[in-house]
Amino acid sequence: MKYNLLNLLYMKFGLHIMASEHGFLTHVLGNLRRGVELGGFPEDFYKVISRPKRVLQVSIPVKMDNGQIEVFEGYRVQHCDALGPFKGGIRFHPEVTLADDIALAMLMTLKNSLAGLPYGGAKGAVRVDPKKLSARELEELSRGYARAIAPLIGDVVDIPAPDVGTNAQIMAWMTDEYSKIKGHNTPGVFTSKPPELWGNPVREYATGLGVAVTTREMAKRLWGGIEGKTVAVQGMGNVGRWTAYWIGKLGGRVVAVSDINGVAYKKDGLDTSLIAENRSLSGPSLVEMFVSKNGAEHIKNPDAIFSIDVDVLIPAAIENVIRGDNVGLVKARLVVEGANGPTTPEAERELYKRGVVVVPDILANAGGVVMSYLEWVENLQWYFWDEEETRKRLEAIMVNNVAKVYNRWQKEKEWTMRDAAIVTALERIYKAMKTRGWI
Ligand SMILES: NC(=O)C1=CN([C@@H]2O[C@H](COP(=O)(O)OP(=O)(O)OC[C@H]3O[C@@H](n4cnc5c(N)ncnc54)[C@H](OP(=O)(O)O)[C@@H]3O)[C@@H](O)[C@H]2O)C=CC1
Ligand SMILES: O=C(O)CCC(=O)C(=O)O
Repeated sequence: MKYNLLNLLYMKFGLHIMASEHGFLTHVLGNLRRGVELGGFPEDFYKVISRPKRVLQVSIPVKMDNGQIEVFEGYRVQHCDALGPFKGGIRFHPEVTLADDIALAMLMTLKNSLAGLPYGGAKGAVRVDPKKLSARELEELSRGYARAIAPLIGDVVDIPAPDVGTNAQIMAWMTDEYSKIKGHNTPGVFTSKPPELWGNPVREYATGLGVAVTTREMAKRLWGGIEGKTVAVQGMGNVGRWTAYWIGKLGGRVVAVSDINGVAYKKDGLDTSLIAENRSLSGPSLVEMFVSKNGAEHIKNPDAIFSIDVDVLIPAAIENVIRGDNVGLVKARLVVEGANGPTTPEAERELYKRGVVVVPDILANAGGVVMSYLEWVENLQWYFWDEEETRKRLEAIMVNNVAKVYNRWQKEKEWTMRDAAIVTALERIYKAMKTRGWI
């Protein structure tokens, strides 16, 4: 083993900061490099955009219910603020690494630029399995993380939100903790808060609604409409379950949904309205619900979701799930990335060779951060739109976003949709950096 700084930090403190050669960060950097080359940007731009501006690593001690102290490892990566304050979610996951967090922050910079938001990109993470904590321990950890990153965030500095393993309640605790430090209420410092604490009810389902609207807009262009088109959704967390719900509302036929324990499959279509009627359920309990209440077949292998014969496959769980080794199973003609980074570059090349279109994460799942932006605008002004008004604004931004990327992609025959999205996003960032005199 080479005794470089990363290895030393790992051996001395157990810090999980390594990037694997085949990992998520390598894939994101590869896509970024390709975008810089296709867009004809100078190498100096790549030098700046391929590194995070600031990385904060924190240790969060929590007194566990058994009386012992456990110290959790966390990060906040601020990748780029050329377009405005840093913005991006916080992930609580047992296997997340600093390298993953950097990759996710880079995707936020691109996503926020593409959506026309006045934000740069950031992402936070804590290495923890939140399902193994009691409610008290989870609150302690959330407040501890907010205290640890407080010196570097703020409502016009860096505005976190939820990602995998976090939710509106956690944002409420963090906002409360930050407000206590400041000595006054600061609603705009975290977004996706509960409606009781300056949140907007649309945010809970915003990412899923955005993925569904993106799917409808793509289906219109490819097949004339979404009506009756069959869809499979991987992951029944925040993004997956609301994607399935809204696909159903918009006229698509969701025939399969999955979680880590398996797939619920029904050829004639699942009754996705049950998702809204059972808001307290998620993950495996939703899959079970479709089996027990909706007569769906239960397939025990969760990866069976990829091989189901559908028009649209929506991976909405985690990164690197469609890879070189399983891409051959995919039968769908359209893949819409609800998750961040679910398709590896190798798998994507293979899909395009077969004529399958992949709608990239930075376009398809932008509904969450677009809604976060609307909530933030409300918070800064202490003014609130109603649910319908907010939803209309969100939908209009998503429809416009899809048209922008699709039209660009149509003009460049050798490009993927991801190339078109990344180059469009980079153009805005490049102009801002150039005008500021950074490059
Ligand atoms: N929340 C948001 O607003 C946004 C999220 N995203 C991205 O969307 C993805 C999902 O995030 P989100 O829904 O918030 O996270 P959640 O934590 O709410 O849900 C993730 C779900 O995926 C499940 N899961 C994990 N691995 C697998 C697998 N191999 N097969 C099937 N299911 C699996 C998890 O199960 P279990 O909990 O049992 O492990 C969990 O139910 C992530 O990539 C995230 O970065 C993107 C934009 C915005
Ligand atoms: O709403 C936000 O600010 C962040 C959403 C997010 O983390 C993401 O889009 O991946």
